[in-house]
Amino acid sequence: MDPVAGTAEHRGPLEVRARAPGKIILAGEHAVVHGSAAVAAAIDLYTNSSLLLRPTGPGEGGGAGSGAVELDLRDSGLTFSWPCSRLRGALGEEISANPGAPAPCSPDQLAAIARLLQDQEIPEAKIWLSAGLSAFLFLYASILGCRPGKAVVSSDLPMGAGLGSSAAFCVSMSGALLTAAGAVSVGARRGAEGWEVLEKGALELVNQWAFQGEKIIHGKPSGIDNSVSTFGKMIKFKKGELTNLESWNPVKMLITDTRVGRNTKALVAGVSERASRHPDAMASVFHAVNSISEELSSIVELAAEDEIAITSKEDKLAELMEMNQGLLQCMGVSHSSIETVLRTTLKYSLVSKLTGAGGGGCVLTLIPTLSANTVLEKVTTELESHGYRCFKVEVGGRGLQVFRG
Ligand SMILES: Nc1ncnc2c1ncn2[C@@H]1O[C@H](COP(=O)(O)OP(=O)(O)OP(=O)(O)O)[C@@H](O)[C@H]1O
Ligand SMILES: C[C@@](O)(CCO)CC(=O)[O-]
Ligand SMILES: [Mg+2]
Repeated sequence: MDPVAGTAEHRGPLEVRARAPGKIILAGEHAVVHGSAAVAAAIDLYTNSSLLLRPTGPGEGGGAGSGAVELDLRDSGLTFSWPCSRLRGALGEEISANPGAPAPCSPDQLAAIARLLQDQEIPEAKIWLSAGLSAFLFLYASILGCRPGKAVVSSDLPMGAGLGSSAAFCVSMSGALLTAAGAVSVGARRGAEGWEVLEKGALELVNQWAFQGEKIIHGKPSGIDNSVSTFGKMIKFKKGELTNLESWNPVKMLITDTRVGRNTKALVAGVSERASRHPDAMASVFHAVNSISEELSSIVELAAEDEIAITSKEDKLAELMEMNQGLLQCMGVSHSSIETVLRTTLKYSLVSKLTGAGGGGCVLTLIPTLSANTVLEKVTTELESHGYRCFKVEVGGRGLQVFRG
């Protein structure tokens, strides 16, 4: 593996932090994998990745052959460490650092990474972390090569619950690694608390690497989750093309986490299998979802200026969400816990749909602008009495930001 230009000779330790948001999908999940449009928005729950690189200059004792690559997953309470010599032995032939040229993880590289995971004791109950660990090792070796460093990850997002935890992990890690590698430069904007936004080309590079990481975790991602996590705001996404949506009125959503664990890779594969069993029927379903996403994205952009216009706009959004949920049921990705949330919110005349891959995980409920606070309180109390967890989020905020210490 080659040392990375731009960071090879830094004298003191280099610390970089990056944070990337989770997301909600308002319409179009699963169908987007099959070419339909979908609408997604960033939310104000973040995954933070920090990266500390030890000096590598002559006499600093941290050369590329010594030390270790460490990963501390704060939320899981697990730490992992790979001696650089071991990484070099396992991956040396397979991966060379080339931060400017995102490339997919090949089957041979994945097999080499799987051997490196066998060195680690991952508790059986947390075996699902292996996919995230594989993505980490691939991104680290591909961007920085085998040089010592320590990454620490913590997140506000429930993992594997439909809010894009895998994408936020890949985007924040790629952002931190590429910034540390000197492969991206920041734009002029420095926000509150020293967070900086990368310039557009840099964000595109991060997004492409994050997509490679998502492929390891998801199998066949559409790219919507990493794109909205990288660029933020509200977007329409179709066949890899992203369009920013200007949402004129705030969209208020309640999120309910059913706490039913599921795995996006398996759900996406399940929909594809159904599509190969019933190609015509499923093509019609995907086509209908495309129309829903297109209509929803144009409604979001309408400026509603009085109460009647706001109510009419929100009624249309609610109806489209309801129709989308019906089609997600057709795809086989709903779940009894999701149906319970739908029934519960309907008692309060509120409309909901699953968000993300479904099969459990999170449900979105549209909160009309003019609805009374007491309704929100009552529905939340009833949902929580089922053991679900509710939270309100800000929709359409910032994407990736970095902080250089
Ligand atoms: N903070 C994290 N640390 C380590 N691994 C993570 C982290 N966040 C996500 N992952 C990896 O991503 C996997 C969850 O991804 P998955 O795509 O199944 O769910 P999601 O991204 O939360 O939901 P969706 O894709 O429906 O939005 C975890 O099993 C883990 O491997
Ligand atoms: C289910 C899916 O459509 C969204 C997951 O958040 C998968 C994808 O688009 O990659
Ligand atoms: Mg995911």
